[in-house]
Amino acid sequence: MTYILAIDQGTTSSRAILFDEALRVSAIAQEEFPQHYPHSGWVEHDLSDLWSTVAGTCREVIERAGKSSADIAAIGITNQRETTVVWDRTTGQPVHNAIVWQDRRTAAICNALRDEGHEEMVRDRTGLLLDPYFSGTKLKWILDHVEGARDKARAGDLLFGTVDSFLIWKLTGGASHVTDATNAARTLLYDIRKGRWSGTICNLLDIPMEMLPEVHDCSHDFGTTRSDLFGRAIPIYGVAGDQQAATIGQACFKPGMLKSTYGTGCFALLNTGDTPVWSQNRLLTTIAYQLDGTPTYALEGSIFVAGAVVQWLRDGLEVIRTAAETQPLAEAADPDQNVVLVPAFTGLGAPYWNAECRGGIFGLSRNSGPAELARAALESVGYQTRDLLEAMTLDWTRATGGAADAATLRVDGGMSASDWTMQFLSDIIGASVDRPATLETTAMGAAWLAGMRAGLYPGRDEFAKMWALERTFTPSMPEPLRETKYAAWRRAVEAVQIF
Ligand SMILES: Nc1ncnc2c1ncn2[C@@H]1O[C@H](COP(=O)(O)OP(=O)(O)O)[C@@H](O)[C@H]1O
Ligand SMILES: O=P(O)(O)OC[C@H](O)CO
Repeated sequence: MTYILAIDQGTTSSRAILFDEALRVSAIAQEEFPQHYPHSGWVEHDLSDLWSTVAGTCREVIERAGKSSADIAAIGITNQRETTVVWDRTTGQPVHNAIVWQDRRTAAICNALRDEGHEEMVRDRTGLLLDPYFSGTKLKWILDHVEGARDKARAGDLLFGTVDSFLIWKLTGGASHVTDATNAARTLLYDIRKGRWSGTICNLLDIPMEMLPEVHDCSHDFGTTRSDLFGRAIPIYGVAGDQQAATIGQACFKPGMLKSTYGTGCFALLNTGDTPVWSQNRLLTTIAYQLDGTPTYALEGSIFVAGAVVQWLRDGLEVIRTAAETQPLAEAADPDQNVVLVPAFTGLGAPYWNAECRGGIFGLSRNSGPAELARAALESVGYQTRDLLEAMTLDWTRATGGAADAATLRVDGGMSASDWTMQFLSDIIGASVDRPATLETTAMGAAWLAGMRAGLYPGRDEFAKMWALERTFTPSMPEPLRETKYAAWRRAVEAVQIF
């Protein structure tokens, strides 16, 4: 048994990745599933799609590697965070589609709670803000809208979970109703300092605490799979939300270390050590990982649209056929034009947190075309990262009394494969950007959590030494140009918030 199976249940696809005893990727299986948009601003997943793609890709990856379940020591799970699931304890049937993290339907609930003056209390306990992004108000919405749901939940007949909880429930045949501290920290219901569900917030949202899962360390015995699923009962030894798993996979174990993941959205996490830092610049405070009962905290900046802007060029505007085509287009763009694109398709995340505003394009001329748009789209990812890093640097400098600089930014995720985007990122933040040899950092983080407990992988320090650099991007843009461009971006962000 020298393999670890990592399940990465993401926003647009489910992936299963088999890691060997040296933590090398042995095989990958991936399956996309449909997104459901029942109303403007609503995003749902059909849970039978999530489950069938997870079970299917697990079977496929084992077969593709020419292995069997007898070769697998343990499973590690990492998942899209905040996405909210409620299911029946007896039948295992969800009572509603999963409400996805991007879904904005609870904006009015959040506004009302803010107007009633609850934001400080919620922020103090959870480290989060009153934004529809997090699970709490989504769960409230399900309990408010599915007939009889609240009474059933009170009677202990309905269960709540983030995607990890739901998958573990399915994998274990209903034996485990659990989650880990990193996923719990994204629900708006978990007190990240006390390490337990907040009765005060559950009361405020009228959420019966009977329906909440048990919360554990990220490396823990979460249960064992039904033996009929993969041919043998396999223990689940690792769980972390995907951005936290990437932080682990990037070996950001020291305070001041920082990673940014470029997938559909972009999420930057700065390790702040064993004390939580409360941002004065509208970043989130969250749990980076919890090992041996001790949480390590992070400051997080969340951007909702990163790679999704490239998907929009491809599927919405149809000016490219593949994501990689953005690079030659950006290179060919007219250097004398300065087109700025603010991709606030679902509002703006950190540090603006404006759920109502929408995107804008500025600086168009008669000659502007796909090349200038593609360049503006890739640049928007760099500008948004700089917004986050400026806020983080201010918070971190204050928290450390100016004693510590943030380390070099480590990047990963599908879009970090774009050299042009990473070079622009380095140029616009005016600092180096390190891209690791493996971009499978999210799955690797989950695999390491599971494999460490299974006795297959080394402890934290040895694992950190295995991190390998593929390429460093260093700034080459003259400073005056950098600042002129960034100032234009800031004005464009202000402009999209006029509505
Ligand atoms: N070469 C590329 N250039 C620009 N964007 C890319 C490139 N390759 C992938 N992407 C973008 O990265 C995203 C996919 O990254 P991934 O980490 O798989 O995302 P997720 O886990 O959110 O589904 C897509 O939005 C895609 O548009
Ligand atoms: O599935 P991803 O990679 O887009 O990540 C989603 C995040 O966890 C949302 O907070």
